[in-house]
Amino acid sequence: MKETTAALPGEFIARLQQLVPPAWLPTVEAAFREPRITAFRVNTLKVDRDTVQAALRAEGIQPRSVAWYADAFWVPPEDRALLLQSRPYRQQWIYVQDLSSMLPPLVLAPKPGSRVLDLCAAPGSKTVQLACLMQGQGEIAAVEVVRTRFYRLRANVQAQGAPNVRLFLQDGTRVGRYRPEYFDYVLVDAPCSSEGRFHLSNPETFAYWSLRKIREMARKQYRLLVSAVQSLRPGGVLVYATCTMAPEENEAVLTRLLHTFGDILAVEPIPLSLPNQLPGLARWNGRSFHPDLRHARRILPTTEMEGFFLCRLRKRAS
Ligand SMILES: C[S@@+](CC[C@H](N)C(=O)[O-])C[C@H]1O[C@@H](n2cnc3c(N)ncnc32)[C@H](O)[C@@H]1O
Repeated sequence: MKETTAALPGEFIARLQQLVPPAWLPTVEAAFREPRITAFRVNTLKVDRDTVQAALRAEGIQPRSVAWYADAFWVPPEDRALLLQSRPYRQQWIYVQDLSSMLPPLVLAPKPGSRVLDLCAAPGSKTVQLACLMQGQGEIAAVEVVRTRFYRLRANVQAQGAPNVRLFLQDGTRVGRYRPEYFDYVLVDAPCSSEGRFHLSNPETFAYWSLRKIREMARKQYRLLVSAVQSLRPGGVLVYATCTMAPEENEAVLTRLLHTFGDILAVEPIPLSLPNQLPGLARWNGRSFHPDLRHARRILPTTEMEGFFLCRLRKRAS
């Protein structure tokens, strides 16, 4: 890890102490300071996990398995460089992706042959994971609004050989109007303040953090979420995810959606079985959130996983 004299913003630390249960604070603080593991996912569109494990072992790398995802593995920080030079990595047999970032596609669980919308898609980690889960069958519409990020998404999808992805350089807030009630599954992996990814070895990760940015993100997230819900067919499932702990970008955005459109669009949070994770907040800073957000999950950052927030919603069948 690089030597650093960087410090997290004081205002962020003060909020963290209010947000994180005291028993979790040392773990969360270690996550900002200490080296993290490197997790990766097998690209099952190209190869199976036994082949990957054998190829890595042949190069002296011992992949560790993940109890809740058979196609996910990890290596300790000291093996990261070796992993990134290995043949499986160079041949796109594996994709380096944080373990918590693998959860949104897993809990969305799209069936092969279904219609899926990935509304905030670049650089495409989850787009390709969705294609793997669907065994390359069905239709994935991957939408990205930033041109340079769209090109990265396109390169990634092509390199990893996902056959069932259509790419759209487009503003996701408009998809709901163009494609109302079309998709069986929608993933909103929203742009956010990224607090769950902060690390002192990389001041870039927190250089732009501010309460103003959080408020700006929350407005963007709300518009994306409304569009996503509009594009979901009755009976369909949506996952809203962020890599931040900020309640303004998580429970508050969903509470606004549920109070404004919960009845009109017939959408409701449904339980998520992610053991050992914290439920959505009931209140924050004197504000109460929608009671059904107890079904959401807050994943606090650790040296194994970045921080994440996840909520699964269903649109009631008419
Ligand atoms: C958290 S990142 C997505 C990461 C991606 N899902 C992955 O797993 O690789 C959020 C993305 O949403 C994009 N974005 C922001 N506003 C958008 C909008 N209005 N429509 C579509 N994409 C948007 C950002 O440019 C960024 O690439």
